[in-house]
Amino acid sequence: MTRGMSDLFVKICGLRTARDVDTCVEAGADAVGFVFATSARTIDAATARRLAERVPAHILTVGVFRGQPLDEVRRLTQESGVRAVQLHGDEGPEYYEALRSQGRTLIRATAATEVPARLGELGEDLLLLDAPDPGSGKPWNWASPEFAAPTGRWMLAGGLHPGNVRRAADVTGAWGVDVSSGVESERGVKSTELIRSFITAARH
Ligand SMILES: O=C(O)c1ccccc1N[C@@H]1O[C@H](COP(=O)(O)O)[C@@H](O)[C@H]1O
Repeated sequence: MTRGMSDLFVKICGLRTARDVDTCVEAGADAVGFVFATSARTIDAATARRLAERVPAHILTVGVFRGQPLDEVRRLTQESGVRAVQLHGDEGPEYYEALRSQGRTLIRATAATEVPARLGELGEDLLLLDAPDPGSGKPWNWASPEFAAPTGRWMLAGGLHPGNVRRAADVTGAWGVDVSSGVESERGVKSTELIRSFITAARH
């Protein structure tokens, strides 16, 4: 599946407040992320549920995990009601298989600098190519001629911001983009203006 310039899939991650969720919805995000991994952006399941309930059905709600036990991922997913699970650990195909029965969209996040990843090889529905230190705002060299982009539904993340997102999508041919630090005024605090600018820049 390919998307044109204007229908680039845009995910805004690390949301913690109703105001930020509403900004993403109004600005036209395709997905919003809630971090359950250890981070400055971590929220609990009850907070994520309250925020997810503000999100219309056409926008994907995503729970973000990193190296957490399967039971914990299942519990937080169920309690929060998020519709997708994003995994940043080194989980194997059995882990994905076990989560599939929950009926969630499965997103595999991997460092773009690792062995080239192929969409679906572990049973995921979407692939996310990120920097080695997810959520840090540090970019990786997506413009390198050595980067072999996967095909299909894959998202680009890592150090994106309103000033580089369009070029990053053009250069890599990504199906979608994902951002956290690049739409914050300080670590863990989202900026309404930057969220709006990012989504506008991604689509034009
Ligand atoms: O945002 C976090 O704190 C986080 C923690 C643990 C795993 C993933 C995390 N976020 C993901 O990182 C990228 C965004 O990175 P950046 O800050 O824009 O450089 C995105 O995939 C988030 O879902």
